[in-house]
Formats: sequence, C-alpha cells, structure tokens
Amino acid sequence: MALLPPPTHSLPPLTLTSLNPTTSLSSLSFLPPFASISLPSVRLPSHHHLSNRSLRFLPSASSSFAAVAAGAKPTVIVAEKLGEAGLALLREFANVDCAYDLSPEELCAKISLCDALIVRSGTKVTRDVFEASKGRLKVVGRAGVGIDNVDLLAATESGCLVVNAPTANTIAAAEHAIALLTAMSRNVAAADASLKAGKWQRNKYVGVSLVGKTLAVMGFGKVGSEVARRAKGLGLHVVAHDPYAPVDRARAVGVELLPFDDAISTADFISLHMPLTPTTNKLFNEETFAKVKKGVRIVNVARGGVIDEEALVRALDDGTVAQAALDVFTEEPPPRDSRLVQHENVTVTPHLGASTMEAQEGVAIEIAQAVIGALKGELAATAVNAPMVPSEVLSELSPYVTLAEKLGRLAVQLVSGGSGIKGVVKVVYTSSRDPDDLDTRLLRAMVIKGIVEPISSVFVNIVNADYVSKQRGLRLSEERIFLDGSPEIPLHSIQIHLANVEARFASALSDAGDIRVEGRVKDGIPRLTMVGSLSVDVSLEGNVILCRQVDQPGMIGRVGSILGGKNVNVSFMSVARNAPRKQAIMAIGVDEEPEKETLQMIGEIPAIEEFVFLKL
Ligand SMILES: NC(=O)C1=CN([C@@H]2O[C@H](COP(=O)(O)OP(=O)(O)OC[C@H]3O[C@@H](n4cnc5c(N)ncnc54)[C@H](O)[C@@H]3O)[C@@H](O)[C@H]2O)C=CC1
Ligand SMILES: O=C(O)C(=O)COP(=O)(O)O
Repeated sequence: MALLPPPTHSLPPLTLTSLNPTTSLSSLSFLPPFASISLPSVRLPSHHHLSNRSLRFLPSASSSFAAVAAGAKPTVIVAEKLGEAGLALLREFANVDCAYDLSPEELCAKISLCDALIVRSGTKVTRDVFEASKGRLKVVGRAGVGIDNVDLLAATESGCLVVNAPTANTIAAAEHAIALLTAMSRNVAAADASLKAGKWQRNKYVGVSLVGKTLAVMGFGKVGSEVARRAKGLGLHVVAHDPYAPVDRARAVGVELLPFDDAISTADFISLHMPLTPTTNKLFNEETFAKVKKGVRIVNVARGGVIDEEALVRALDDGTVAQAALDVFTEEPPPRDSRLVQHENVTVTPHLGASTMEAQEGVAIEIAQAVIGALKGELAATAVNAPMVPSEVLSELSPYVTLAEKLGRLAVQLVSGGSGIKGVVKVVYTSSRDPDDLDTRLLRAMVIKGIVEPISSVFVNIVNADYVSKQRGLRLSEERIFLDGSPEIPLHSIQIHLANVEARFASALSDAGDIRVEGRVKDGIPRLTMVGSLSVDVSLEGNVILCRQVDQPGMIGRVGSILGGKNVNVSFMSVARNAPRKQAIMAIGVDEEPEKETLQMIGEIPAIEEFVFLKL
C-alpha cells in the first residue's frame, strides 16, 4: 500500500511573496501537494501623480472613510470566535468589538456603527444587515471558505466588498473528511459510546476496509483534491466529478474525472466537496440515491444543503446508503430530534472541518489581512464579489485607472441639462497589446464611477460598478483598437464616446455627432488629449476650463489675467486650432474652482464663443 507522502510545507502557510512574483492568481489553483497558500491582499503602488482617492475602490467620501484617512480608527465587529493572531492584527488598525452570539436583531442594531464585519459560518449576513448598515459597512470578512451565509447580491448592491479566507483551512477540512471516512468505516464513534456505556460489543462493530475500494470525490477543488491525495495513500481507488476542474489537475493527482452518474454509480464511498449554490442545492436526492451502488457510504464536510436530508434518511433506512458521516447540516445546529443525526448508521460532528488550532490561526490572519487591506481601500486578492485583479496588472494600470475615471467625469459634465446619459457609452481602448493581455474590468468600473458619481449620490466602486450601471440603464460597450507599437505600454489612449446626447459645449462633438473625449498617460500623468475632434493637451488634475474662441493674439493673457486677478492658480494651458486666426480650443487647468463671476468674466470676452467649466 502506498504511504501518504510527508507534507512538503509546514503551517503557517506560504505567502505569495515566496512564489515567483509573476505567478498569476489563477495559476495558484495548481498548488503543490500539501501547500496551503495564503494570498496577501494586493497593495496598490503609490505613484506620485495619483491621488489616493483614485486608487481606492471603496467609497472614500463616506464619513468613516474620511475618518480612516484622518487617522481615526475604523470599527470592526468580530461576530464569531477568531484566532488571537488575527485579532491582534486587527487591533493594531481598528477598534475591534468581539461580539459573539449576537441575535439577528442585535447584529442589525450594531451594524450601522461599524465599517467591517467578520463572521464564520454561524452568522447569517442577510439583506437586512446591509440595509441596517445604512451604507457604513464596507467589508464583510468571511473567516473561512463557504460564503453561502452571506447575501452576496445585497452586499454588491450596497457596494460592500466581501472577502473570504479560502486557503488556510483547506488541509483541516481534508483531514476531517479522512477522519470521518475512517471513523465511519470502523464504527469508531458508536463503539466508543458503547464501551463507555459499559458494553463490550466486538461483533456488533465489525467495519469495512478501505483498501481497494472506490472513492468518488464530488467537487475537485482545494479540499477535494487534498482528500483525493490522502485517500490514495490509504489504498483507495479515487475518481472525481467536477464540471469545472481542469483535467490536468486531476491527472497530476492521478484521479480520473467522471460524469456525475458514472462517479456515483461506481463508488463504494462518496465524499462531497462542492460549494452550496443554487445548482448544488439538494443535488443528492431521491433520484440520485436511486443511482448509487447499494450500500454506498457518504461523507459530507461541504455543506448540509447539498443533500436532501429527508431523502438521505430514507436511503439509510432502506440500506441504499449503508452509512453516512456528516459534519454539516441544512440547519445548524440541527434540531435535537433530527432523525438524521440520531440515525444509528450516521456519524456526526458539529461543523468541525475547519476547527484545528493551526487552521484557525491561519484563517484569522488571512481574514484580518484581507479586511485591513480592504478598509485601506486596497483591492483584496480574496474578494468574492469583485473581480480579482492580479497585483502586477493593478500596478501597471494604476495611472490609466485615474485616467478612466476622470474621462468619465469630464464626459458626463459635457452633456447638457446635467441629466446624465441615457444611451450607449462607448469606451475605446487603443493598445498594442493582445486583448488577452489587457484586463479592462478595472478601467470600465472607473469609467462608470466617473460617469455616475457627479450626477448622483451613489458611491461607485469596483464591487458595484456593473450593478450600478445596469440599474441606471447605462449601456457600456468596450472596443479595442490595435495599434502597431510596443506592447510594453498597456494602453495608448482611452476614448469615451457618448451617442445621442446634447452637448453643453458644442466643440466636444466629434464629426459623427457624439460627445468624444480622449486621454493618454504621458510620463505617468493622465492627460486630456482630445475634445471633440480637436487635440488638446492638459493634465487631468484639479479642474478644467474649456473655451472655444476665435484664434487671435492676447487670448491666453486675457483669460490668465482674469483668473490670476481672482487668485485662481492655472496649472496648465493648451491651445489647439485648425488653422491660424480660425477657431481654437483653449484648455485651462485650474487648481481651484473659480467663482461664478470669474467664469462670467471669461465668457464675456468677445472672442470667446462658448466655454465650460469641468470639475475633475
Ligand atoms: N466543514 C467545514 O468546516 C469546511 C467546509 N468547507 C466547504 O467545502 C467546500 C469546498 O471548499 P474548497 O475546496 O475550499 O472550495 P473550492 O472552490 O476550491 O472547490 C469547490 C469545487 O467544487 C466544484 N463544483 C462546483 N459546482 C460543482 C458541481 N455541481 N459538481 C461538482 N463539483 C462542483 C468547483 O468547480 C470547485 O472545483 C465548500 O463548500 C466549503 O464551504 C471548506 C472548509 C471547511
Ligand atoms: O470555511 C468553511 O467553509 C467552513 O465551513 C468552515 O466554517 P467555520 O469557519 O468553522 O464556521
């Protein structure tokens, strides 16, 4: 019999820094055996030209964020027992309120006073919780894997980031599945209870052997694959079913991936390791039990809801299922008189899969780091309801993130009536990169943020950008134009086109009749490079005045002296014209917002045909 190889890594887990720095997050699903990897949250690089605001994906303008920025501590509620090391990290950064065993009402009553909430599987974070938080709750940290106890849609709608700790308890859960598998097959729990009750029942507790039998691992993810490795070491023949698992990963472990029916009908043992989702809810039911090998033994360390528990009781009663070992239940804790829990062929534990000293320390650190990072506005690598953007992508796209938001803000302010945009927003990226090497999700989110925030009270971040745009009927289309050039630079330009809108500044219309603005990053600084069909060149910092004028000597001086006279500092000025002494566009960057009369004085200069003041 093959022996289980010794662990190649000891806990606490490896961190990303010990991997090749170019390792992408997706490649981390192919981990070496026994490696347990905790990903630190992604720290965004600080660039001198970037305002902090532009890099923060959480609503920086909210009062508590202002408090964080001003050095005041945010408040974190820890609603379930968390390892000391994690609590210590949290306390360095936040006021930590360990409020265990809150009723749903008590949680709702407290939640509007906190910025983050940390839970395990025992707390239901419902829509009521998000509504009661009145927008203050910015992060929910799930100190573990399964996020089926968090209403993700409600979180996303309220712009609240949900992060989990997906790796630190993998080994613990896999070990518990093996513990249940072996304990069940040798009747350990029942024999123990019998002996303690003064009996000596050697004939009653004859078990079944594992060696040479077939185990079907249902869900070949992190836990499932670790279970498979260990089971092979026990001499089991292991097959797996997982519609999304790469064949290579299964092959690397020496496991055959099978269709669902084939896996369950050939197995002597079935171990469940898929998440609870609408698709997996009661996946094991009357119909599926009818297809299993008679006398199969089932282990569930995933989620109780994956099994129709009443159907399982019937299958146990009629011998279809010989034994079950369950760590998880549809309702936790299950009712005292649960027939399933009380069944003599069932071994139970009270959701202990993740409960080892080592896993709990690891999970606590992993979630504390993710929550702290998220509260600082960093994009957590373990975000559940936001796209995971690898750190190297974030770092190179950061000036373009600012550019995308500012172009969005400019574009929407060019629409007359201040009513926003009803039609399609087209974002055109010009790049020499292969589309697969240019992740624009972040840029799209920032364009939406730029477009929506100036005309609403909604805070937009990467979590809720797509949701908000959908809600507002904003249709965003993205187009990429390939430009021959160096793929070293991720993007040459970003253009925003707004079709079917009236412009407050007619010169912003392109020949096609769309409002069009274009920007580029030059020397790391986002700049406005085109308005309508005229080229300009002004840094996208502070605010911008755009004037269309008849090109003639002295215009720059006249506008400059009006602004100077009113103590408005000009940061940049650029003039673009089609031909000398014809129409020209002057773009003026100003640090302060000029007063109304100052703008009026500019508008009254006879050569100025139209002008607009745009806040960035
Ligand atoms: N009892 C406990 O204390 C613990 C329970 N868990 C639970 O174990 C489960 C697995 O956790 P991980 O392996 O970390 O997650 P994972 O995300 O790494 O793996 C889940 C796998 O299930 C697969 N899957 C999804 N739908 C499926 C379907 N319909 N049929 C078959 N496979 C499907 C996915 O493709 C994925 O490969 C989760 O539900 C988690 O909550 C995890 C840790 C501790
Ligand atoms: O991580 C998971 O999915 C678990 O089920 C562990 O749950 P727990 O944190 O122990 O309540």
